Amino acid sequence: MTAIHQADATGTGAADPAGQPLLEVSRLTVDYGRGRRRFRAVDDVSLHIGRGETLGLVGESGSGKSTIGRAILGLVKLAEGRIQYGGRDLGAMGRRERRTLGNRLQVIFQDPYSSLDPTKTIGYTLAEPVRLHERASKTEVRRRVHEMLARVGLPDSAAERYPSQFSGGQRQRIAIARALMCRPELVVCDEPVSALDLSIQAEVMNLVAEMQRELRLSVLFISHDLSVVRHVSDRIAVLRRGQVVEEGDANELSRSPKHEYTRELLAAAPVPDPLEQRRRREQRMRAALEA
Ligand SMILES: Nc1ncnc2c1ncn2[C@@H]1O[C@H](COP(=O)(O)OP(=O)(O)OP(=O)(O)O)[C@@H](O)[C@H]1O
Repeated sequence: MTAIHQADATGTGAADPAGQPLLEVSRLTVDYGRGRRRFRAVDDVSLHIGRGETLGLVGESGSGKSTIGRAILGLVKLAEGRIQYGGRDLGAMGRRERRTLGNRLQVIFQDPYSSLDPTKTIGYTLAEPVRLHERASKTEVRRRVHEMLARVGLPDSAAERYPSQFSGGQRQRIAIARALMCRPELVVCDEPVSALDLSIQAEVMNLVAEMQRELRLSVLFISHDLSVVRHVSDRIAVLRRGQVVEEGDANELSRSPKHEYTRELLAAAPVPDPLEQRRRREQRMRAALEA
């Protein structure tokens, strides 16, 4: 594996030299629907992420985790509150400034099957963000594609192949590689391992943690599974019905949770993902047929 360029993040702690977190979400409120059908998905949520810091956002399905991620990416309208990135209000940014921000802010989704274009080679998919956002020569783009493939543990030959030729875990490695191609500062990971087999989850988690450390990335790590989140996070915020019920240092919160809901999340046995459930079902059926 080769070394890769550092993101432009320059701070050395949770806040930049001016004492400001990289991302600051203040009193965020998001509604879906209108009038009597209005539904408050996120209710008065405040969070911050420092440079090089990972914030875990955990809560059960429907608690509003993805909506917060989408709000940070500028994909949903805020009913109230504001989101500041590097001290700049996202809502006040013009289109051009937002587009530039696009390089610095990346997302990795749950489903590596649908997040990669099946008609494009992996080389094309990885090169695309660099071609769109930077003026790099063909040779430079190719060099960076191969450097990144090596970094996520894939061979050079992967560049000529298509998504269907890879396993779920490999595809998530490719999605991570693509997100990192433009050397972002902040990566929103929205349930990045939930669609993967349990045995592969740890591998991908380790890769995310390694990238985070090496590139000094800031990460918002979204998951319904507290046992997953606690391993990669510096701090954790627990979300319930659109509100943060507890927030704090990851170790401390896992060791002595203050809120009853956090205790419930900790006590809940990790629910196997659907693929794993299907595999186990098939195994049981095969065993029954063979008996
Ligand atoms: N586009 C939408 N229109 C209407 N309601 C929505 C929309 N997107 C999400 N919701 C609702 O908002 C609430 C929060 O959804 P969100 O996806 O943010 O939760 P989540 O914690 O990420 O859950 P999951 O882990 O299941 O994705 C849910 O009740 C959901 O049904």
